[in-house]
Amino acid sequence: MQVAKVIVDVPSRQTNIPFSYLIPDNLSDSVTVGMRVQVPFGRRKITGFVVELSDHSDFDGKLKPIEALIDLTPVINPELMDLAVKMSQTTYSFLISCLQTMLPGGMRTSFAKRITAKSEQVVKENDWLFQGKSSVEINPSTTAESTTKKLLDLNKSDEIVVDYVLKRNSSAIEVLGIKATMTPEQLDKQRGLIRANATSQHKLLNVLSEQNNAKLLQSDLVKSGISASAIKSAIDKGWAKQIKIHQNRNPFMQPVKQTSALKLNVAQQNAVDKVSLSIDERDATRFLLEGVTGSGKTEVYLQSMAHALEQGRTALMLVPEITLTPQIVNRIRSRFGDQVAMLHSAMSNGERFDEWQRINRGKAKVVVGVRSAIFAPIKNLGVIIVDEEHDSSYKQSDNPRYQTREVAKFRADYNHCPVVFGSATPSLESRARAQKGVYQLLSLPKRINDQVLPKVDVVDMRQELKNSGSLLSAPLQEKITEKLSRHEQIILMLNRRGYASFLMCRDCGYVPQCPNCDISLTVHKNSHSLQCHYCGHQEPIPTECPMCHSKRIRNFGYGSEQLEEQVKELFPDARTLRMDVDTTRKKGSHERIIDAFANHEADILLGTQMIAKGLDFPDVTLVGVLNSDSALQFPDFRSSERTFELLTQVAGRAGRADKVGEVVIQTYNPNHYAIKFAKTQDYEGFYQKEMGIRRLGKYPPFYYTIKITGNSKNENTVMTRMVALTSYLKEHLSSKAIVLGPTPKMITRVNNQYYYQIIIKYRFEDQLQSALNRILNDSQKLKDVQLSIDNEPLDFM
Ligand SMILES: Nc1ncnc2c1ncn2[C@@H]1O[C@H](COP(=O)(O)OP(=O)(O)OP(=O)(O)O)[C@@H](O)[C@H]1O
Ligand SMILES: [Zn+2]
Ligand SMILES: [Zn+2]
Repeated sequence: MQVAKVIVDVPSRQTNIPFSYLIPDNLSDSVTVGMRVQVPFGRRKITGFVVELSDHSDFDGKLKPIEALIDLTPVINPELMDLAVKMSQTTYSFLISCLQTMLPGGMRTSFAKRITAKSEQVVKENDWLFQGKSSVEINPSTTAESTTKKLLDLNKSDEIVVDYVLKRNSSAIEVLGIKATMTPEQLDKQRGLIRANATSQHKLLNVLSEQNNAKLLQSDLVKSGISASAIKSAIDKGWAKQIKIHQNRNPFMQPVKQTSALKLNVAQQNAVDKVSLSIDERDATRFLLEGVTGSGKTEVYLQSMAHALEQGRTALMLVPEITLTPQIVNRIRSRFGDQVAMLHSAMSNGERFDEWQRINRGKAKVVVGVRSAIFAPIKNLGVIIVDEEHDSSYKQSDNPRYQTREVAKFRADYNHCPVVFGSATPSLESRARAQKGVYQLLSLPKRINDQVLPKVDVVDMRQELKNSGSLLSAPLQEKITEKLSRHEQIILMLNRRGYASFLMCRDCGYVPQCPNCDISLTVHKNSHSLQCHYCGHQEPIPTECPMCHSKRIRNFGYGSEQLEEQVKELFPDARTLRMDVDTTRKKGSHERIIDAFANHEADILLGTQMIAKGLDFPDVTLVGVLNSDSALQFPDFRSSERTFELLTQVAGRAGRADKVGEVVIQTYNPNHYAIKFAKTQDYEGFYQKEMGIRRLGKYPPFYYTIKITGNSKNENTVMTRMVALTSYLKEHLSSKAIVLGPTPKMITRVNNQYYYQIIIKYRFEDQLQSALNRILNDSQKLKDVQLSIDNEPLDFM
C-alpha cells in the first residue's frame, strides 16, 4: 500500500495535521513530497500538499484515493518543506498557511497547465494529447489518471515543458494595438482623401503600408508622434483594426549598462574577504555589516555575491518594500545581467510567477526581492544578504507572522552559507547580538573617499511657530534658496507615520469618527471623501459641523500635497516632484519619478518615508525633514529607534558624492535623545543610550516578547476570556516571565470587533510553546473569541 500524507487546504486547528490518502497504482512512483494533489474531503474536493510518503497508515478506516495530481514536479522542495514545518511552530500558524505563503500569489488559485512539446517529433508521437498543435492547455482536476501518468513520463524523459497558466488578468499583459486591414496599394489611395496638413494621419498611413503585416503597439505609435485621434480615425475609416497584443512580461523596465567591480577601500575589502572566506568554508556565519550611509555597503554585497557565483553557488538578496528597489536592482542587474531574477511587490502576479518559475528551474543564479523572496526556491545558496536589516517590512504583519531575518538564518544553516545583515542603523536586536559575538561585526565607519557626513541643523519649531506658521522654517527656506541658486538638488521629507489629515471643527473641536471603529476618518481630497483606513468605511466630506452647524470645519494636519503647494508658492521657479502613495499608485511611476530626479528634471523631490532610504543621487546637497518627531509620541517602545533610524537614513541622502551635504531637521522636541543623536548621526551613542532604556523597561533585546490578541463582537466576552488566559499563563509559566494585561488595544474597536491584548516578556520559558498551543486549541473549540499570537511583535499597540 502506498500512502500519501497530505496537509489539506483548510486552515483550522483540526486539519493542521496530515491526512492519509491512498496513491492509485499507476501514480505510485510519481507522487513526491512537495507536490499538490486534489483529494476528497468530506463531501468536497480540495487541494493539499503531500508532506510525507509512507507504506502504511495509522488510520483504521478505508483510505480514500488521491483524485488528481496538480503538479508534475514538486513546488515545495525539501528545504522549504522543512522550513514550513519550523515556521508553523515558531509563528503559531497553520502549516497550510506557511506552505501557501511560499508560493507566488497567482499559483495558489490556478491549476490549468500548458504543455508544450519540445520537438515536432513529440507532437507527432503524442497525437492523443497535442492533436497537431505544439502546445495544449489541460486542467489537472479533470484529467484522467492515465493521462497524468503519460504526462509524467513525457516530463521525465524531458520531451515537454510544463507551465502553469494563470487566470487571464494576471497571466500576460495585454496592450492595445492596431493592424492594417488594407493592402499597401489601398492605403496609398487613401492619401488623396485626407487633408495635406493632417500630418499624423499621413505618418500613420506610411507606417501601415510599410509594416503591413505587423501588429503595431498603440503606445509606440504615439511615442513616434502619431496622435491618438489619428489612430482612432484610422480604425473608423477602415485602414486598420484594433487588436489586443500579448506582451512578454518583463519585470525590468529598462535595459542596463554592464558595470564591473569597483576597487574596494580597506574596510570594504576586509568585509568582502571575511564573507568570502565563510562562503569557501561553508560556514553559516551571521555577519552584521554596520556601515554609515554612503559607505559602500552595496558594493560589499555585490562582490560577496560575485564570489559565491564564482564558487558555483547562488545568491539571495533581500531589500525592503518598494522604496529602494529600482535603483538597487539596477545596480545588481548591471553587475550580474540575465542571471538575476527579481521578486518585487510592484510586479503583477504573472510577472512574479514567471520569475518564480525561472528560479525553480534553476535558470536564475541571483535572486533579489522583498520579504517574500526569502522563500524563493533557489538551490545551492552561497550567500544571503539582508539589506537595511532594521526595516520593519521584514516582519510580516499577517499570518504567518514571520521575521525574515530569522527565516534567513534557517536557510543559511540549511545551505551552510553566511548571511550578511547590513544597515547604517542596525536593529537593536542585531547590534546586541554582534556585541555578544553571536554575529560577527563588520564595520564601514567612513563614507566613500572619506566624504564627510552631512552637517545637521535642528530647528526648534516651537519658536518658529510663533514667528510664521509656515510648514517650512526660516532656516530651511534660506538654505533652499541658496541651493537652488547653485543648481543643486533638494529632498524634503514629511514623516507620515501616525500622521494623516483629518477634519476638525474650528468652533467646537468635533472630529468625524468611523461608525465601526474607534478612529477618526481621514480626508481623501482626490475622491472628496472621508475614509476609515481600518475598515474601509467611506462618507462624503461634510460642509458644516454636524454638532454645532458651524461652517468652519476644515482639514487639520497636512500631507505631501499641501507641502507641494506651499513649496510652489514660496519658490515659484523651482521644479518639484512629489513621491507618495498617491503619485506612485501606477506601475512604474516610482521608477519614473526617481529617474526624472536623477536626470535633473526637477530641483526638489518631496514626499513621505518612501524617499528616505537607499537612494543615491550625487547632486543632492540639502535634505529637509519637516516633522521629524511625529512618530515620537507613539506609545511604542520602538518609537525612538524608528525616529533615529529614519532621520539618519534620510540625512544620509545628502552629500553622497563630491559636494558636502546639509540637513535641516524641524522638531518640537529638540532635546529628545533620538533627535540629538540623529543630529550627530551617532549610531553607537544612540545604541548605548537606548540599550540602557530597554534594560530598565525589560524590553527587547533584553527580553523576548509575545503578543496575544483576542477579538470578539462582544467586548465583555473578549475581556473575560483574556483575563482567564492571563491567569492561565501566570500559572503555567515560571515566576520570571512577565505577563502584562489584558489591555484594550490602542484602537479597541475595528469593524465592530473589540480587540484586547496580553504581552508576555520572558528570557527562558520551556513551557511557553506548549502553553500557547493549548490556548490556541481551546479557543478553536470554544469559538467565542478569535485569538492570534505574534512572536516578537513589532509593537505593543
Ligand atoms: N570602492 C568604491 N570606490 C568608488 N566608489 C564606490 C566604492 N564603493 C561604493 N562606491 C560608490 O559610493 C556610493 C555610495 O555607495 P552605496 O550606495 O553602496 O552606499 P551604502 O552604504 O549602501 O549607502 P546607504 O546605506 O546610504 O544606502 C555609490 O555611488 C557607489 O557606487
Ligand atoms: Zn462644531
Ligand atoms: Zn472603520
